[in-house]
Amino acid sequence: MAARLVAGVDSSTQTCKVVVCDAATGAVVRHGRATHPDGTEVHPEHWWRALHRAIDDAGGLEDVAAIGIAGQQHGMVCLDEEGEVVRDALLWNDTRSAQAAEDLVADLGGPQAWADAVGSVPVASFTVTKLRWLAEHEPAAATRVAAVCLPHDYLSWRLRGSHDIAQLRTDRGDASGTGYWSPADGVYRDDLLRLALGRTPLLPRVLTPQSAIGTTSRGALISAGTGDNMAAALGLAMVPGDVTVSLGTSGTAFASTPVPSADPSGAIAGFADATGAFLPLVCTLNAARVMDAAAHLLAVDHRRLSELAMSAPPGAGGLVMVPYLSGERTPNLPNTTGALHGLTDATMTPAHLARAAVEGMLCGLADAVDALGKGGASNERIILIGGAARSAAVTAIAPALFECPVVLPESAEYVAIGAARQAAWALDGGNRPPDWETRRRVLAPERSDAAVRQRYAEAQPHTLARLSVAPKS
Ligand SMILES: Nc1ncnc2c1ncn2[C@@H]1O[C@H](COP(=O)(O)OP(=O)(O)O)[C@@H](O)[C@H]1O
Ligand SMILES: O=C(CO)[C@@H](O)[C@H](O)COP(=O)(O)O
Repeated sequence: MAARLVAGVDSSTQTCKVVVCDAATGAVVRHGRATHPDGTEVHPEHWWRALHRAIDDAGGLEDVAAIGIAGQQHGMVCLDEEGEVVRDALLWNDTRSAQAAEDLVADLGGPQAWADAVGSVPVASFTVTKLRWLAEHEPAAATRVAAVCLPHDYLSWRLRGSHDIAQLRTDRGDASGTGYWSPADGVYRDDLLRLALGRTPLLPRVLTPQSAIGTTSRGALISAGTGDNMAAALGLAMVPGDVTVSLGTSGTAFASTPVPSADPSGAIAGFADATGAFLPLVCTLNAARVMDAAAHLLAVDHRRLSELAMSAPPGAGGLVMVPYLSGERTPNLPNTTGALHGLTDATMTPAHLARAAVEGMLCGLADAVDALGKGGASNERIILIGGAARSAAVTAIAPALFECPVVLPESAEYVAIGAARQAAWALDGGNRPPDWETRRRVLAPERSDAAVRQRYAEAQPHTLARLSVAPKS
């Protein structure tokens, strides 16, 4: 008998990826991908078209029994009464709502009040701050908003063939990134929406992890879907003691915990996961694209960038890159810029610069892992995934910087695999997701790069603001 197949989608910032897996074992039988447009505001129609191109690239879905969609978190998708998109979606990495975030935090009575309410202190990434920005800067558009949903909610809804906004559905994981849904209590906080938008639009109904939202026109079950980080956690079958570090467009460090977190410092976002548990997460805006920018600057490909980085000594002879190319989210410095410190006759070379780029990116993530640890998440090992984890230099340097064993799962799209595993779970209807095996390689630290992190810590506070927010004369 032919294996039963399920599909998983990762509609992430730069790319849409589709995997088709054996529902029983999780083995990937085929896959496809399509790119998204650049920029921090995107019309959701682009994601819908990319989804179809990626499905075609993966050989279609005719033989698939169920599909799950995971998507970049937080993106504000506004729909009118007819289900039409009101304006381009503002993405998680769009920082224009930084002031709105500060105002919202003050309006509710400070960071502790937000941590108590929704487990997170909102920064510009959170949907709630984007709604406040919309109400203040585009009041005509804000008035047209009848429903607000997230990228994965929108794609699942369209895949089901819906036009009715009352049919929008989401899951706990993605809902927890809005800033108006409480992971601890499992309810929307209408009061916070009113604080942002002045009223409560229609919101997707939040489904339990193994639910289905309906079927495609060809009868494949559509599972609840989730945010991309929650799907990665599901794809990797994380256990207590695991911290995953994902080096995609965003850099994220997250753990799986049985209890919700509520960090008033704002470093840890207290998300829910896609299994009914919780996913404390620290996110940076600067990960794989730092590698892209360094390669571009040096006019080399990723392979050569990696060779260059490996040819320079640990610490790059004192050259430090603070990699805030997109501003930064953790620490919360939306208007900052990056910096290079420690230039000398000896360090101003392509090799030193390549090494400083890899180390700077990883130091930001090592700080993120430390922040998770302060919040109570023990890290016995780091699981490294995402596009930049394909770099040999990144995987070679990571164990010494994280000072702990680094697990490299075999190269695969774990967000899409997690979404496929969720689809298999919805198909089964059991209490637990199906057991899928992942092959892994473990790299033990052979030295400690504590001195590299120390020098990064000295350099990190010394950055300039963006010119567009130049000081008033
Ligand atoms: N060998 C490599 N070394 C460093 N970066 C890489 C490598 N291969 C891909 N990347 C980068 O990884 C990023 C894509 O990673 P991915 O995890 O798919 O991101 P996202 O899910 O945010 O779209 C791109 O910026 C890409 O250029
Ligand atoms: O904002 C967050 C997490 O809070 C990001 O992790 C986004 O979910 C985008 O993910 P990638 O496209 O980088 O995978």
